[in-house]
Amino acid sequence: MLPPSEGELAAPASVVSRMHRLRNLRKGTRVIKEKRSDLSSSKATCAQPNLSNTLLKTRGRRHWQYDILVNVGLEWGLRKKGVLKAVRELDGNERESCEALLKDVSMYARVVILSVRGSLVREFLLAAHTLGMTRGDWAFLDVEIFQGGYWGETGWAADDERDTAARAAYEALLRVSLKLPTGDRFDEFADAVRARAKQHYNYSFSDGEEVNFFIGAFYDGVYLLGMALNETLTEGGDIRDGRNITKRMWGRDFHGITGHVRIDAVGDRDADYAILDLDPVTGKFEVVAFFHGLNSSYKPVAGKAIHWPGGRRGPPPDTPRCGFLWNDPMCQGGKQARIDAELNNTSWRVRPEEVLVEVGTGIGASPALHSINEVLKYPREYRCSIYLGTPSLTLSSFTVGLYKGNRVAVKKIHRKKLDLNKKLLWEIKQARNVSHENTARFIGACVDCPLVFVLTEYCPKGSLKDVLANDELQLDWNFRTSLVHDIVQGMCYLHGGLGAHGKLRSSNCLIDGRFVLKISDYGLNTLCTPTDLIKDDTYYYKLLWTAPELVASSIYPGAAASLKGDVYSFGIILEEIVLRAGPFHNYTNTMSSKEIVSHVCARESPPFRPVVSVGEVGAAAGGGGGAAVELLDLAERCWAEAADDRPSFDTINANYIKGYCDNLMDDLLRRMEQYANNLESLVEEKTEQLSLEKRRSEELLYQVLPRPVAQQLMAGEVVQPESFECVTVYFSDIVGFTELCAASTPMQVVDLLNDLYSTFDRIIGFYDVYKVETIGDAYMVVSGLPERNGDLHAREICLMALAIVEAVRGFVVRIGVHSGPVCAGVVGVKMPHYCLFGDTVNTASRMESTGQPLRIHLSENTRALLDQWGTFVVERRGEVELKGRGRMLTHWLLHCSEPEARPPTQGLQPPPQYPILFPTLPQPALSLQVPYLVVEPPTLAA
Ligand SMILES: Nc1nc2c(ncn2[C@@H]2O[C@H](COP(=O)(O)OP(=O)(O)OP(=O)(O)O)[C@@H](O)[C@H]2O)c(=O)[nH]1
Ligand SMILES: [Mg+2]
Repeated sequence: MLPPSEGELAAPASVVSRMHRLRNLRKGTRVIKEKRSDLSSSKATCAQPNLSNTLLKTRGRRHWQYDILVNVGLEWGLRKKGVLKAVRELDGNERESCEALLKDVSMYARVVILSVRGSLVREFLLAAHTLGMTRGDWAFLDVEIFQGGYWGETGWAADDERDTAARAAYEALLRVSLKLPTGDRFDEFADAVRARAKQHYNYSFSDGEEVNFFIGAFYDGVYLLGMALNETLTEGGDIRDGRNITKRMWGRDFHGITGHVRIDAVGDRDADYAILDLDPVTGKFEVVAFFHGLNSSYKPVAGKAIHWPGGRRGPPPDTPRCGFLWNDPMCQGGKQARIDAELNNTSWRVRPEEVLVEVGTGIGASPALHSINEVLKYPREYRCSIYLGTPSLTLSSFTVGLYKGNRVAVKKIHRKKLDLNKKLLWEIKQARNVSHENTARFIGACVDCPLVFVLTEYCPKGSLKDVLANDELQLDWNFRTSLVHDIVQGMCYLHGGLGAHGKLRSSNCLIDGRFVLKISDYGLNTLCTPTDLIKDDTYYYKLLWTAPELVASSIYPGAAASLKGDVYSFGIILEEIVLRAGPFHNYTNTMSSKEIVSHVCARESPPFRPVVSVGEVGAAAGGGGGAAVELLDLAERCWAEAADDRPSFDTINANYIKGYCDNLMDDLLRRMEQYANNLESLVEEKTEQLSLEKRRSEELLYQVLPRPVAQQLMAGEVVQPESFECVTVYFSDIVGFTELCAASTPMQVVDLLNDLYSTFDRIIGFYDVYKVETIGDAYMVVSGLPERNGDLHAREICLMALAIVEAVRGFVVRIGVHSGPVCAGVVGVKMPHYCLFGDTVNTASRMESTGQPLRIHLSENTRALLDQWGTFVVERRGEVELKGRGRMLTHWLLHCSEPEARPPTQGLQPPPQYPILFPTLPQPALSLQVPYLVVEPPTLAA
């Protein structure tokens, strides 16, 4: 083969029975299968080639439907092996029948084989989950001949609200599939199939679409038939003798395209199968073992193991200890047996490798997921903070974790030793039974000492304590009373079933994503008691919520508990809610927690209790009407000295919190509104911060790039280099800067430059110019770009230069100006820089270097441009030898006769004096000797 024959399809039966043997699953197997009409027959049509006809003929059946074979073969195989208890066929009314069928099944078997299509497997498992059958007492198997969804979706995910439950349920499922053919030969064959499909049938395989195993099996079948025909012909036989040819094909062994093909003595193929199991961490099915048809051997894949649900280390027994109906005469007392069974139900047990914890990797960094095993193995000395390799990787006693795809709260417990005794199991059973809107769900626990931790429902808003302390959250009185209402409901429920809490504190009142308060850390006293008890500040702080009569016996907070003790704790929480502070807020500045506790226990008269002044009530009540007063009144009753005087939670519910959350819908809307208000103000604040930050960074960019260029860059545009026909470039430089630096400290130099450039910067702000850069003591300014301004650039620069000389008389600067064409563009990506290129820049720089202190050295180009205003007084200097440029006619700009409207010099601080730095520099004089060659007219002046 052959397309899987009846025998082959019976092979899953041998896999199952083999697994029974290997895994101690012996009896009690049940098959649920779909009716023929439910199965897609189109997929079976591929099983129609000659060879299968031959087979069909041999068996005397005509249109043999492949998927029927699956069931028939499976059933037949299981019956033959004697492991089948019963078979149930679906009648098509799937939804309804799932639960009923499973309930029925539970009375006969512990192993259920689902021979149904993928979507129905999901329905069954979801129903099983609801019935509590996926916690490890039952094993489910389904047969998906092909891995990879060939018959449709076979995974747990359906993108609906039941995905979480489905994922958990699928942990109880093992899947049997054909072992995929592998190797180069099959790959080449698959490529050839793809090419032929395209060429002959215009069919293109989509990305990732596998070539069906059947096609390879047909190929091998035809090959086998060919061998049989050849042999018949060689021996002079009749090729129309089907019986003879078929016989020749039996009991053969050859290497086909799908691997090692073995046809047994009755014509069945011994196929190899893979057993797949859901990895609870990744949520994907992975091959954990193979079943080899040849020698019926079961081989686990190295490093993989079946994850039995419910923390089991192995498969469930095929028959429950007290029988399927709890009627085993060996088990005395059915009820007791049931309780025992519940105690022994370990579906709450969590394996460390199933939990990933979020560990922050530093301030502002998003948390990374780590295996809890890896994080918790670190030494206990770290107590609340456990470091992993780097000190920034910490895990506190409470951490957010990921378990079976859900976020959970992980609470680490420091235990050196843990006895899984009846008391502990009873507490766990009690905690598992707790289920109320206002209690945080217990999910599971790991008790692999020293790795002990508890998983509970994760409440994203933190504890009541966190919420009260968060200034960003506005808590109006309606909202506060809803929280009080939730505490009372949760406590009424717990007192009605589980009993006293003992650790009722604001840190154990958690707030979920919908602002519903849930009581946490109830029960589990044995499990949650740390081995080492230290009477430190935290110990006494936690006792602030403990009723005085319980303090003496509280070896650790919560060790002693009573119903009325919880009411006292509730009273203290009320103080916290009213004041948004506390507990014992008005004493904490002057007393330690230990002192407060001793006062409380001293039975003083009146009893030592939190005090809230009239003023505080008024302030707290702001807008809340009588709510604050009402709550404080209740608090006083709750923390009464005599426990009997305290009301019970039922009484509080009936008499004191009337009107709190009376209307569910209103309350829900109120909570949502409160949440939306909080969000709104938070968003507003953040938006404000963001736009401030944006403005800041824009300003910064405008400082380093011309505004239009910066805007282009911010818009993500590429700034193209541009050439400008004529601009005016200004350079200035401090005379003797090098000597100055040598004679001063770096700090003095920085101070000087800062003062000087601040003055320059102030001045240039009045002109249409752009500061290109400052390099050390050189200052470069340009006008006429990036926005052109006609010929104004020469005028703007010259007026600015005059203003600068005027403003900085205390410094000795040299200024050079030249006009001409330049090219400008942005260079660099990391620190974009707006640069000018061209000879004009070099010439302007030379004009500065050949100038004189406190004089403005103009090129002939600039002077010519100035003429049009007729207000600039220029003195011809003559021809100057400019390095690299030859001789050029230059001028000194003396002053401007037009009244200067811009006030660069007015309002300026007087230029700073630097007597130490400039002790010997003389004031400018025309007679100053300069080391440049000055050539007097006549030359170009003519
Ligand atoms: N966001 C969030 N925070 C939680 C959750 N559970 C606990 N916490 C936080 O973790 C802190 C410490 O919790 P625990 O380890 O239970 O310690 P505790 O509540 O102070 O003391 P005990 O419960 O009495 O041991 C709480 O105060 C909360 O701020 C949760 O589900 N969600
Ligand atoms: Mg807690």
